[in-house]
Amino acid sequence: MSPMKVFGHPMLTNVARVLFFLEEVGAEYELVPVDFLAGEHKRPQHLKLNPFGKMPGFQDGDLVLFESRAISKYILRKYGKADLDLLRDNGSIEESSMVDVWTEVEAQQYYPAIAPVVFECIINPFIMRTAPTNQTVVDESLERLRGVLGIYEARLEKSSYLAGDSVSFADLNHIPFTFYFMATPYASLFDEYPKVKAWWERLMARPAVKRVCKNMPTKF
Ligand SMILES: N[C@@H](CCC(=O)N[C@@H](CS)C(=O)NCC(=O)O)C(=O)O
Repeated sequence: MSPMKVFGHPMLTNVARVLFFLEEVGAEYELVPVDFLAGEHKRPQHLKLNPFGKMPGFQDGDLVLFESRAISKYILRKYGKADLDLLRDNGSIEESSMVDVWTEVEAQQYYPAIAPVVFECIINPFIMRTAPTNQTVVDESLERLRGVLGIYEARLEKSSYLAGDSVSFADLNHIPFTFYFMATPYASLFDEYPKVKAWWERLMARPAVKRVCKNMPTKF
């Protein structure tokens, strides 16, 4: 059977998210390049994979999926290893619910706060090559991010990772945007939150994470 296919460029945040999980479980996959600067992701062939014209697209046999967080869960459920139960599917309902809580926090609180800074400082000017930085958006988002990081600091005073004392799906979901945030002039914001900073360093030390981040540029 041919390996799973991920369609997109590995430097893109939501493509990288899927790659982190593929690398964590050690599954075989093929990365199919999409020339996004030429608009290939808006063409009919890619729209069959992702009707919203976004990356990644994903295919495993006859199954086509989109939305990077959903693809990642599929990979963990189908190819996950017993000794790396990132969704806590083999744990108690309380444990898996904590993963759900912090997965939602990432999508509903953290991402909306951090993403505008990354879009304004990195993605728009250097990756998509569109608009220059809108400083008002950056400043407002940094303020929002401070509030979110304060809550993370309090949480990480109680456990080493967000959903408990071992790494979970929720933690790893934070990597793509935080990785590029650390390449903005505002990276030192994390120094104000020592528990968050230590958590981030633990995530970055993971071999699977290092392999994917090698393809994410930080010098622009
Ligand atoms: N919620 C989607 C977002 C997908 C997304 O916005 N992907 C970006 C690349 S990281 C993209 O395709 N951007 C090009 C565009 O919007 O035209 C997911 O998680 O997969």
